Amino acid sequence: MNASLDIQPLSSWINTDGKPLVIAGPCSAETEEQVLETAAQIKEEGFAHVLRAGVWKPRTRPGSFEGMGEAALPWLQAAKKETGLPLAIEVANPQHVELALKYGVDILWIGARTTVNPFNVQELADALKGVDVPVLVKNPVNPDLQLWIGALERLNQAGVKKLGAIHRGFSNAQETKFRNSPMWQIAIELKTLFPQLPVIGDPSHMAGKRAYLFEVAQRALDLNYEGLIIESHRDPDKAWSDASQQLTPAALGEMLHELHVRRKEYGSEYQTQLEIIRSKLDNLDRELLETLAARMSLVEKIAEYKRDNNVAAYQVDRFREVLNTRQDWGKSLNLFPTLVDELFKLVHMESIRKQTEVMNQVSA
Ligand SMILES: C=C(O[C@@H]1C=C(C(=O)O)C=C[C@H]1O)C(=O)O
Repeated sequence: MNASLDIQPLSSWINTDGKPLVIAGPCSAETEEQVLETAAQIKEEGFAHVLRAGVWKPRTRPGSFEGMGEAALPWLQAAKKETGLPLAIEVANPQHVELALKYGVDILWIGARTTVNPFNVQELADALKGVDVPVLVKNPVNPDLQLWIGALERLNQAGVKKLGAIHRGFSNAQETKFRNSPMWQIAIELKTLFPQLPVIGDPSHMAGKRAYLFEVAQRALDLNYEGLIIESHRDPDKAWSDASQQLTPAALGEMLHELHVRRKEYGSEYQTQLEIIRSKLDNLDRELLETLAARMSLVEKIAEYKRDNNVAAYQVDRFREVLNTRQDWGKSLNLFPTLVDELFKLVHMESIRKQTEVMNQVSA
């Protein structure tokens, strides 16, 4: 894909002293007192670079707390004044942008439910023309990398260069351990396409539960994300929204302390060791591909037989046997079952594609 983004590095718009950016604060601004007290506790813990709070809350169903709206903005302004922390809030339409800027909000983010809609994103991009404010774009609710990139491009084309992405995970059709499936591969692809784009992990919305925050946050750091945005409330169980995923500032401070921040690059002392292992990996990968190619040649032979005898390409019993035996072999080799399962489903798809191609060849 041909794409590029003209981006200013994160360090050009916020100083984190070389540490991952931490954006923390309540899911929602509820009352002036709650905002000020939470902000003061976050400041005291000393881990945060930016204070967040939801002002307009997009809720799946009507009837739940939808945010205090403009009334909350002076509270945030006061919290900024007291703590010195810059502010970040979500905006979903041009009016939100106007109000956020009016009340001195420093960083805007676009929510997952807005990123899905190119009309909304374009309206926001138009409203941000000529405005020098950093904007973070959450992934769309559905696992569509192109939509995520499209939103970043719309903002970038409107002149927003202080741009970043927030990985908050993707909606699940079925119940899973996580509130939103991380689908790390999508964020990895984004980072691979745009290495200069800061990606910030949102463990709160991926985990959905306090108990899983740490593992998600650590994974984000293992993948070299530039920062974390995490919800924190002075009294999480009484929060008006997202009670089960928020932490007190003290608990969040403890959690962040436990996380391992990985180095971006390895030092020259490891260079030779890594090169030796990487060249072994290169050889093994080549062998893997040679093995796959040999397998495909056999599949072609079977396809010719099936064509000549008018037999269907897909053979359910054999495929089940393939999946089961490979799963057993994988287990004895200590391979992750999902890897083996997905690998052989993929190989099988290609096998069927190749066979139908051979079987439907019009003979000359
Ligand atoms: C190769 C065959 O055709 C299909 C492909 C399979 C495979 O690639 O392992 C298994 C079962 C069939 O659905 C076969 O029938 O053995």
